Amino acid sequence: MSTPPPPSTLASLGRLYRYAKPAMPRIYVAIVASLLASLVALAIPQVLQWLIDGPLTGTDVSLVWFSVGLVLALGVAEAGLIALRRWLVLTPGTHVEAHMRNSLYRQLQRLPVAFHDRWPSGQLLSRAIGDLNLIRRWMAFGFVILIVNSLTLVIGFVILVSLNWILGMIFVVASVPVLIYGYAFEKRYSRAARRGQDQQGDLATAVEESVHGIRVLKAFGRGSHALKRFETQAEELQGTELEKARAVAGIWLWLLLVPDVAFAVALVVGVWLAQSGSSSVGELVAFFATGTVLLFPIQSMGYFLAMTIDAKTATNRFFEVMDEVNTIVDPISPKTIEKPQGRLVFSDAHFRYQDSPSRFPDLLDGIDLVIEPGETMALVGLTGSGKTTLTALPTRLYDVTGGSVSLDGVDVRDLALDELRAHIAMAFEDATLFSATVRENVLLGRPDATEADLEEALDIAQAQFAFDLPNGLDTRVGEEGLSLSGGQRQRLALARAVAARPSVLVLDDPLSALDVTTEQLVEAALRRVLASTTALIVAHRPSTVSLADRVALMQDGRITAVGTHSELIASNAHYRFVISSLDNQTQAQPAHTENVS
Ligand SMILES: Nc1ncnc2c1ncn2[C@@H]1O[C@H](COP(=O)(O)OP(=O)(O)OP(=O)(O)O)[C@@H](O)[C@H]1O
Repeated sequence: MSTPPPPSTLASLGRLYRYAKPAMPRIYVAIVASLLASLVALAIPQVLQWLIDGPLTGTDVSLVWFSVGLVLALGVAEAGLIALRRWLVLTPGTHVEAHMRNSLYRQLQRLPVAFHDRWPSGQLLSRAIGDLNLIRRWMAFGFVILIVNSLTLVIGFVILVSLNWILGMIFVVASVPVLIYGYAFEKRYSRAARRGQDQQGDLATAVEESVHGIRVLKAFGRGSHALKRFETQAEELQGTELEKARAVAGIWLWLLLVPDVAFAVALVVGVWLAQSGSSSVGELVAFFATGTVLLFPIQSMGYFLAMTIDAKTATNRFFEVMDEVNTIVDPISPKTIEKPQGRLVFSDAHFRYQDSPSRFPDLLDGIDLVIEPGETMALVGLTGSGKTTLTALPTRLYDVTGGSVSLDGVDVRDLALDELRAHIAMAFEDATLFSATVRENVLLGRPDATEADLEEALDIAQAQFAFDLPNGLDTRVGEEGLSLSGGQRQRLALARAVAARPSVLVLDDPLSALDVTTEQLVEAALRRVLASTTALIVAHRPSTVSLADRVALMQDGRITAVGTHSELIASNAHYRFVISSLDNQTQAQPAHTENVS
């Protein structure tokens, strides 16, 4: 499949209008103010011409004073209009930036896990921070000046030609090579700008990864290796930035050189015209004074073009995320479960990851499994057999690619996502806590729960340690707060799932960091308090398996056996093999477990 050509600069930046709309009135007024300032600046040479060819040749001094006063008034008006433009553009860019950033964040929350599997976090971070910053600066400054400069140049060129068409044409002809160079510059700079912004994203990913993995890097003494890799990436970015700077320097050179050459040629021709009597001195002064007014718009064009291309690239990168189609959405006419029982059924469920090569069979290749209300089902299989993937299907973190998963007889795709995720709660092995208090973390799925519900959930998860933290349940934990042990984090994550009061609890090995005694306490409490809750638990330890009502064995993408632990031990050789390998793992990992505190 051929990739479509990248959108033009105008088409890309035009897409910002949706976000910039509320700010546009201020920006339009800023453009008008700025344009008036340019017109005022262009009017000053006209006054000078009138002064030189008129009052200065006569005897009426009052007219000379009048024109001096007029030039002064025009200068003050120009300064006032520029100040007005600056004031007008001060805030709209920040509003647009905030609006876009909120929309991006909302979109990131909406997009399915499959999207986040593909996108490195640094690329998203650089879009949310760096790219939006570029867009804000362009909206507030680059956009206004680019338009005003372009209009000033057109008006200025018309004035130059009308003042003296021969001299004017020298400038018009001189602008042709600049336009050609400008076209080539746009192509060259666009490529480098895109590469640079992508490299910034890669660099952000590298920083994020190494900060997250700082313990591993230190423990293995790989800090210097990570630094070398980082330096290589940083050098690549530096190379791209230098390429951009060289491109800007190239166009800048042309924009400085060509007007100067045009000035020199026009000066020679102008003097000749004045000598031959076909041009007045006032006309020549007005011509060159107008040319001088146009110097800033010409020479700054390279800078504003570069800024515009940076903003275009940033806009494209922003919309790459915003244009992602969310495949996991609410159905058009959602069904509802009136009386949740918690009967979870997988019917010939298939699943394969998007990037899975087509020569491989589906990872989940026809899962048939029924978990009855109130039942605790353990899921067992060799590592990499797809247990975690299976647990992601009921809550639609991923959608089945064939077959179905249903809850109380309703296909999970027919339920509104909010309702579905209120019925089914999850806890993962990798317990994520947010930078918030213990209370906020535990009540994430049910903010309106009572204090008694909260305490009960902490009790079930054997997370009583939370009461002894410096500020009790109001202690901030997570990245910006108190560091907790792996086992403590897992127990808070489990409490979070329990506090949600779901009808189905899906636990992806959330007790792996606990010692067997604590695990037994947790499971006993779960059984006692949540007797009516269906549970699907990925088991990596024989102790977890023995506590389940029944066990499902995963093999080659299917459930090949379901029964009690003792039934399967007696009848299934693969099950015995898996359990013995779990046994070996458990014995090899006691140091990772944590005792109840
Ligand atoms: N996001 C993903 N994208 C692509 N492939 C994935 C993704 N997550 C897992 N896989 C692959 O799917 C297979 C099953 O992974 P999964 O985590 O479901 O296995 P598991 O049985 O839970 O393993 P373990 O017991 O080691 O936790 C693995 O081969 C893994 O590489």
